[in-house]
Amino acid sequence: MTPEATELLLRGAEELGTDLSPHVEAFARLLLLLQEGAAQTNLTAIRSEHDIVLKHFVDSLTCLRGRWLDGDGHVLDLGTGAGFPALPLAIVRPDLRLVPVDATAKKIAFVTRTAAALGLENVTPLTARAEALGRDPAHRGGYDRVVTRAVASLPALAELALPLLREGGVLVAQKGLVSPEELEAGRLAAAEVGGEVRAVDAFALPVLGEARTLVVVGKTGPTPDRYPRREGVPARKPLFWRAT
Ligand SMILES: C[S@@+](CC[C@H](N)C(=O)[O-])C[C@H]1O[C@@H](n2cnc3c(N)ncnc32)[C@H](O)[C@@H]1O
Repeated sequence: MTPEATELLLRGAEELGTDLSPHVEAFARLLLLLQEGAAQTNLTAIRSEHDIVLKHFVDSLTCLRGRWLDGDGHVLDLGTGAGFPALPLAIVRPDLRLVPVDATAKKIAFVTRTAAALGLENVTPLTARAEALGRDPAHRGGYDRVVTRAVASLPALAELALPLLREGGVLVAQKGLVSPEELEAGRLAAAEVGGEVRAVDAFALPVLGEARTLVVVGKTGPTPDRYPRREGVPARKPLFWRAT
């Protein structure tokens, strides 16, 4: 990693209140592996060092805002893609047990190789659809936290994530701008599947200043057995939300 990119990484994380200096080497290796992986397959559209550092690494770590991930929990990353936010989180929070999940086997193969190359023993990647895990007794209600970045609308996320959480667990959804209509649908959907919106934290991405929102949903009661609906339906027909 160039000195400029290292400086950006440290400065961006510092704005989030996180000191990444003990982890610079791990992030430099992750950067290389990601660039190699992206050259071979269509892993991520973000390719330059500057953008990977800010839009993948620093952006992923914004889920630490508000300290919703404090404690040594079992954390599922729903729709992890090339490993975001799971891999940066695993580097800075070795106390978390992370399960990055994605429907695409190729992406999970990359996350598995990369976690092994970085010696991240706290990462157990899984190729699966969230709908299937949400109906599987081995996973339903099995997680303390679900994190998810840039995956679906809020009502779809509520339906996919809440079945996976234990009561008292928390979904931390990393989003861009969230419209009042999406937020309202998210609130209604959360109530329908056994949860409630706890926080809506709008902020600017360090250095770049782009708009971001963390939406935090707590699981307050059981999820009715009919949720999640069958594969593809939560995103295609989100609860309380117009078709897009
Ligand atoms: C836009 S990408 C975001 C990837 C990553 N979270 C990031 O921020 O770079 C969305 C990912 O979610 C996955 N995905 C979407 N719906 C899913 C579902 N129901 N179950 C599992 N993975 C899903 C897709 O395969 C895709 O890799």
